[in-house]
Amino acid sequence: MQPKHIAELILKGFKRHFALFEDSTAAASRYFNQADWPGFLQLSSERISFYDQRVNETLQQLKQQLPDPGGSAGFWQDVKQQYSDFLQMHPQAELAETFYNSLFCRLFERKYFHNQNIFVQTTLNRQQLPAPVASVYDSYFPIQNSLKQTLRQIIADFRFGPDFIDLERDIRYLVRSFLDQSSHGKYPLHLIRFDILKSAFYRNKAAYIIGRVVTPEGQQPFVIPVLHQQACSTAPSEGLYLDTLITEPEQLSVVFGFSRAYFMVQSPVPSALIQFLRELMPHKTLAELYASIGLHKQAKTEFYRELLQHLTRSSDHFVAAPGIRGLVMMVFTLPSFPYVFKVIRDEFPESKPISRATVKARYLQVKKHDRVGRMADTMEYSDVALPIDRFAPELLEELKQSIGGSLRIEDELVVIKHLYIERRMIPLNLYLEQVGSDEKARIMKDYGQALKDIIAANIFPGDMLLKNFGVTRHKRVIFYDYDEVQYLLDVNFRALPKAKSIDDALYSDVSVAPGDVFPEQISTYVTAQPELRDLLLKSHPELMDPAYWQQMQQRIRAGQFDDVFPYPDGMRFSARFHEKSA
Ligand SMILES: Nc1ncnc2c1ncn2[C@@H]1O[C@H](COP(=O)(O)OP(=O)(O)OP(=O)(O)O)[C@@H](O)[C@H]1O
Repeated sequence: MQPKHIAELILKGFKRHFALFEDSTAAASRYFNQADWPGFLQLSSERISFYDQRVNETLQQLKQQLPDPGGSAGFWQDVKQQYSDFLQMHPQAELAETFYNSLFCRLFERKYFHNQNIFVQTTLNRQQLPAPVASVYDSYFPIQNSLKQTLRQIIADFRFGPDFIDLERDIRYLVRSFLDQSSHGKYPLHLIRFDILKSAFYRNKAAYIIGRVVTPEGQQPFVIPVLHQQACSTAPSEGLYLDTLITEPEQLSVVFGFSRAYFMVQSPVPSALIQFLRELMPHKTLAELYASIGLHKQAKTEFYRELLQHLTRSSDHFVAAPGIRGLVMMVFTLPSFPYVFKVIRDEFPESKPISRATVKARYLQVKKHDRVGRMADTMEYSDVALPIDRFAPELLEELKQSIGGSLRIEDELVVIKHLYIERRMIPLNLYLEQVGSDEKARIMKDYGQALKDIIAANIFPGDMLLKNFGVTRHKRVIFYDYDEVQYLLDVNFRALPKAKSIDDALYSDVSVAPGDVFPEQISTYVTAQPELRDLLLKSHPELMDPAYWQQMQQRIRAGQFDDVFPYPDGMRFSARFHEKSA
């Protein structure tokens, strides 16, 4: 087999992967139109495994064609050269490079993972061959018609299946919001342009129209969530409605946050779509943006490049992550870089009767699940090499003790066999020590809301201690410790047996099965501090009530999915304009 044929075979594997990825993404609009939420969640979860399935398939084909993949010296360098030639004018070139890397890394040992063989650094010259950005969006010019007519046209061009309940009302709200909240709204029509991405972004029960408004002042996001109203006793009409208008980049960042499920969006030229998004949210990294649209393997590639680059520009040391040490995970961080590195410990104490495989399965379960803005995404890496001189000596010693089985030292490198990388947050227990009483009350309320959001998505966090939650830059509470998660439906929520007398209480023999949970004791699972317990129970008393948890289970069994809005309720048109729009 010639290098050219191998390069073709790999590219064919990638082509099949991307075609299937795009097919499933295209199906998202059908599920949205039919309001088939269980179907949508299933699709979105399945899509996450597509990549590994295609890499494995291609690997099998390759092994059949090339029984001795090692070949002669230089063989794989020729394959790589040929492959990069094919990518010169390829619309998904960066993804195809990553696919090549995945394949190569499954065939060979880590010592061969360098630029001569794989794309540690991209060979694409993004400056020389700019992505064909114009292909991903349409431009609209209000000077040609009115502002209202332009907005009508933007919505009409998406050809959503179901009718709108009252599109004229929603367009009025849109115009008013634009004029009120955007400084770009003050410009005369002939100085305004809207650029709108061609495909809607689907996630959970919403479709997002994503674009920007351009005026002499620059550009600003112009994003409209479209929702379904299903008929019920309080809302007799059924159909679509526009829920709000988002124009603030910070607000859009929250919509694209790392604790939410991946968007389903058609992106024939991902680099162009990402470039567009990056201009709207300059603080987000390429890795974060690729992950947000479900290209999580590309996110891993970009992240690794960002890490390597960061290491060359900084000089601080990896240290243990601040906070209480985990019993299952050893967690460390680089203070100048906003991520944590989590490695499964060699041994767990008796209080954690789980296996390494269970821990991995639970982390994967969360990755594939709807994370509802409350569970951090993780990137899983194998054989990560980090420079030994960047480790604080105390940390290195602790790592040797706690994760020695996953760690080896090769020359000047610490190589970690398996690790998770996650955004760094301030552990909630530490955060609470630093803030005043008003913020304490607010954050404990948000913690309770985080529990409710997670529960509504059919996840029982298991370990609800404050140290297992973090506070983001946007001051939101997010869960990050998944080794005890279960589906909510697998838990048996029980009321504590009532003691008739003191004797009864002392001698009663309450039998507790492994899946039993007693919500009346919930605050004791959270914290030992009475002040914090009181704050939680004041804002969320129902968390103590077994009937509440059972009711949540019934809702899930009945296929009812709550809306999770990635923006404050007060921003919704229904709240702002005092008319009922939802
Ligand atoms: N994303 C993060 N940002 C900041 N700190 C983190 C993050 N993830 C973990 N930590 C820190 O590391 C500690 C241990 O992490 P984690 O809770 O995931 O480990 P664990 O072994 O599963 O814990 P447990 O003993 O509760 O099971 C946390 O208490 C926190 O201090």
